[in-house]
Amino acid sequence: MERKQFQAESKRLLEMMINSIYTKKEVFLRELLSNASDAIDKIYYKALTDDNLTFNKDDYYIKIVPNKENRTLTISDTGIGMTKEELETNLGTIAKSGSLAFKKENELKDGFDIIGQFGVGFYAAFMVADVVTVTSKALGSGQAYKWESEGADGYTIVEAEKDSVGTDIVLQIKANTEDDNYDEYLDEWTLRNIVKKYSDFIRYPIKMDVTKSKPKDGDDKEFVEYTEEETINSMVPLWRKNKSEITDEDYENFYQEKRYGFDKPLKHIHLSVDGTVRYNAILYIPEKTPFDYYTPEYEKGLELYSNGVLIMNKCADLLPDYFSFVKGMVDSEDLSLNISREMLQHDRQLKFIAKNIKNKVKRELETMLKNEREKFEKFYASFGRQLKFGVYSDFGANKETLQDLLMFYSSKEKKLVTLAEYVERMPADQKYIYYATGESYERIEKLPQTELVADKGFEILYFTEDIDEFAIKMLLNYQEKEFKSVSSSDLGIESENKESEKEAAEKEYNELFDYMKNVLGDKVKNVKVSHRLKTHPVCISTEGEITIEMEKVLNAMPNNNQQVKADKVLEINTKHEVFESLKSAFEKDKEKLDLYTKLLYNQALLIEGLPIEDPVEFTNDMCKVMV
Ligand SMILES: Nc1ncnc2c1ncn2[C@@H]1O[C@H](COP(=O)(O)OP(=O)(O)OP(=O)(O)O)[C@@H](O)[C@H]1O
Repeated sequence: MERKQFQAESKRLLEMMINSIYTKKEVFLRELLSNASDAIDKIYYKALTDDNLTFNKDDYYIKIVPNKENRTLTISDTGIGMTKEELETNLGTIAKSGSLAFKKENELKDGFDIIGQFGVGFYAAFMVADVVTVTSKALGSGQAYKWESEGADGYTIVEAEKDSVGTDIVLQIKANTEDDNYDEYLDEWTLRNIVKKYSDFIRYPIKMDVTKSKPKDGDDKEFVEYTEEETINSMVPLWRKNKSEITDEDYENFYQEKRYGFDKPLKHIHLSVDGTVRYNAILYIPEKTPFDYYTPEYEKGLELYSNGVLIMNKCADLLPDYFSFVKGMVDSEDLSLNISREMLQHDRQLKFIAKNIKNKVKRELETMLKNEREKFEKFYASFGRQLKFGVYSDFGANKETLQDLLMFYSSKEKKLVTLAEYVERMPADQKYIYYATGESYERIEKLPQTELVADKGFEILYFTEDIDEFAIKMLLNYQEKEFKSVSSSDLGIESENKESEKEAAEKEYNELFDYMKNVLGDKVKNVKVSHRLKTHPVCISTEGEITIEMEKVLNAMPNNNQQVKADKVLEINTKHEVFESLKSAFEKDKEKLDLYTKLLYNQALLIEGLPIEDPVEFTNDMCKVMV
């Protein structure tokens, strides 16, 4: 028997192939099953064009037979088979794809699922096998042949016995090593999982004898094992079925089967696009936040299939970060894959699909907000934070896309409202969109700073998440209305006091406020008359870009060496009784004024939810007032 050498470059390629092309050894099965499916497809195609051939569906299948004793795994198909010459050219030359040639010869374009194109997949078998034996009988040929190889050393081809047309591939599975447990490729359960993962939607049945157990006759305690042949792949992918035949339940089952999440999805989107880039996609908007969603461990992405064969588990490029909650899959026949099928050659098609998906998800969310408010609010409770991050990140590049999906709690409506709803309700004399920040709705409700705005009858949006104010700062305005914190020094509200009166008040108490400012040193930038307070004696407001809430968030960030400081202003309500005490202390007892100033400042901090620098001093000061 003559041993033939692989061509020199093939030898190196084979070594490379075995060791480095694939990151996971288990994909060998995907490659062999895809080849088997291609082989059946070829008979199917021949039958379409040759009147002497009929294609009886039941005769065409793939079978996997693990044998633990002999350490062999056999993959048989009833496909077109290979002649001696084909065994030689297709399996003897690496990077020679008989399938690609077949596709070209027959000018197969649309609708045909031939998967092979590079002529390398077969050799993946050597990642798990020491010896690979291929026995094949070609359609229309009376003689079968056996191709055998131990890898890089070459191969032999001899005549063989085989009754029916098709191919049997026998892998002599490697012995276990310290790093790899090859036994698992002989295990029914593992094999079934690998088939489910990569080849579930191969169009022909993939059969395997599955071990089962049943109660022994007349005994319900003892069980006997038996084997039964089962088809282990689903064959028809849900996304290739006619949409009108798919029920909501089918979509939900698919979500569960694919383990996209443990919840019930809020919405599914089924896309069948037949344009420049053809693809099918089933996308889901989950209801619940995955436990690791807001952590760096969470990986976004959609499953990516090429012709029904899984290429990538999580293709991140298909989703923008702000829609990272979307689950599902995309299947396209138009992808340019690289040899390992683990990466894409060109991302043009992918970019096109990603853009479509982004627009579709956006539109679906907008429709949900419009027509299914309750559902949208559920979604928003889980993923609203992500949308706000989306507005803020990338220097606001996506704010236009996302701004209409934002919602905040409204002081008037006592529920979440959109910015559009807010603006629509704004009275003519209201210049700004007002917001207040705090830990909870209840705390914000009691903030002294909200008094004037609320008194004017203006609606205030309550921000309770750290990202809220940052997102809004990035938006700057909505429908040309600027956002304004109720704590900012200029609220843009005409107070009852005229400007001249305000100035007079400032002047009148100039000395008192200067004195108080000195007591507080650089803790505050200024002490001044408040034109917003009604019932409260003091509050803190800010001047400039950085608000108190932002100061809190920025300083709480890890690795933040430079502490940020908001320019705080202590505002005093000159109509409050306490002010009388301040005035009289200023005239008669400066020590008392020092004490009052510090107390009032600390009170204002507490109301704001800020820590007081020296709690012991604060309680001592309180006691001083009591005695
Ligand atoms: N089970 C089979 N039945 C018939 N022909 C086969 C079978 N397996 C492989 N072949 C032939 O051998 C060729 C080489 O197979 P191989 O898996 O290396 O590459 P491919 O499937 O063409 O491309 P890819 O690397 O993209 O999978 C195939 O193109 C096909 O012509």
